[in-house]
Amino acid sequence: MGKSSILLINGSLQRRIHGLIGAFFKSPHLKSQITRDMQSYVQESMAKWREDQPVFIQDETKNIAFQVLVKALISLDPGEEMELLKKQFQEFIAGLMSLPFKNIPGSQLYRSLQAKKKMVKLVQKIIQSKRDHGMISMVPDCPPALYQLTEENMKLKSLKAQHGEPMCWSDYLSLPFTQTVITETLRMGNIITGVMRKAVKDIEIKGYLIPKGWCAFAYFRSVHLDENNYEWPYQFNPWRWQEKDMISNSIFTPFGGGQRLCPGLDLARLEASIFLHHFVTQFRWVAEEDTVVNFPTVRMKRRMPIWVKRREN
Ligand code: HEM
Repeated sequence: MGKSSILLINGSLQRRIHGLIGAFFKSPHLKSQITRDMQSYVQESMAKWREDQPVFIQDETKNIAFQVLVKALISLDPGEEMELLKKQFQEFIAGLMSLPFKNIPGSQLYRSLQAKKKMVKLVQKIIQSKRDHGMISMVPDCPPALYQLTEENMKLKSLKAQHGEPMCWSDYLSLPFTQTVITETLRMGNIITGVMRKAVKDIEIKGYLIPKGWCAFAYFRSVHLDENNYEWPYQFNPWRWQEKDMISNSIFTPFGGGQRLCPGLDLARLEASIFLHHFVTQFRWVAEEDTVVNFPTVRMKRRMPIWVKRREN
C-alpha cells in the first residue's frame, strides 16, 4: 500500500488526514454533485442492460462505485483513462491478500505493485493536466423484504414525480426500510472482513496476551455472524434493525470504529441507496444460483448473474 497510506500512518498525522477526508465527504456541495453523478452513472449503466443476457450485478456495482469515486477525487469522467485506471486498480487489489513474494516477477504481489506504480503515474498525469487546464475544483433472496423495499422506493419516486422535483441525497437516505436493507447486507456480506492492528505494547484482551510488535486481525465477520449477537445470523432479516441504533457499536462494525472509523460511510450508504432505488423501481429480475466466497476477499463466486425485465411505467 505504501508507507504514506492512511491505513498505515498513525498518531496526529492520521487524525489530521482522517479529519480532512471526513470534512471533504461531508461537504453539502460535494454530496449534491456526487448524488448527480451517481444517478447518472446508475442510469447509464442500467440503460445498457439487456433482457436476453445476464447482468452481472457484482461487476456493474463495482464499476459504478469506481466511476463515482474517481470522479469525486480527481474529476475524471468515464472514458479510456478511467478504464485503464480501473484495470490497474483491479490488479492492485488482487495483490492485497497474497503471498509476500514481492520481488518475483509473475507473482501476484509483484504484479500488484507494478499496477500500483502505473496507477500512481496515471493519476499524477491526470491531476497535472487538470491543473494545467485550471479545472481542479443486494437484495438477497427474501421476497417480503424485496416487496417492502420496492414499495418504499416506488412511493418516493411517484411523490417526487408529482412535485416535479429531482431526487437529492437526503431523499435517498430518508428511506427507513431501504436503510435497514443496506445495514443487513453490510452485516451479512460486508466486503471488509476485518481490520489489522499491530500491538505497540504488550496488551491483554479477554485473558489473551498479544505481545508488543505482534499483529492481530479483528475479524468482523465472526462477530456479525455470531448467534450470541444476532438471532438466526445467517437469515437475511432487515426488520431486526428497525428498532435499533445503526451507528457503529461493538457488535456491528462494517465501517470499523474509533479514530479510524471509515470517513466514506455516508457516501457508501448513499451509493447503495441510489443503486437500489433505480434497480427496484425500473426492473424485475430473476437471479441465477450463486454463492458467497469469503477468502481472500468477500465476493460472489459467479459475479451475481441476474436476468432483468424492465418494468412498464
Ligand atoms: C461499503 C463500503 C465501505 C466499507 C465497508 C468500508 C469500511 C472501512 C473500514 C472497516 C475501515 C477501517 C479500517 C481500519 O480500521 O484499519 C475504513 C477506513 C477507511 N475508509 Fe472505508 N469503507 C467503505 C467505503 C468507503 C468509501 C466510499 C470511502 C471514500 C470515499 C472510504 C474511505 C476510507 C478511508 C480513507 C479510510 C481510512 C481511515 C483512517 O484510517 O483514518 N471508505 N473503511
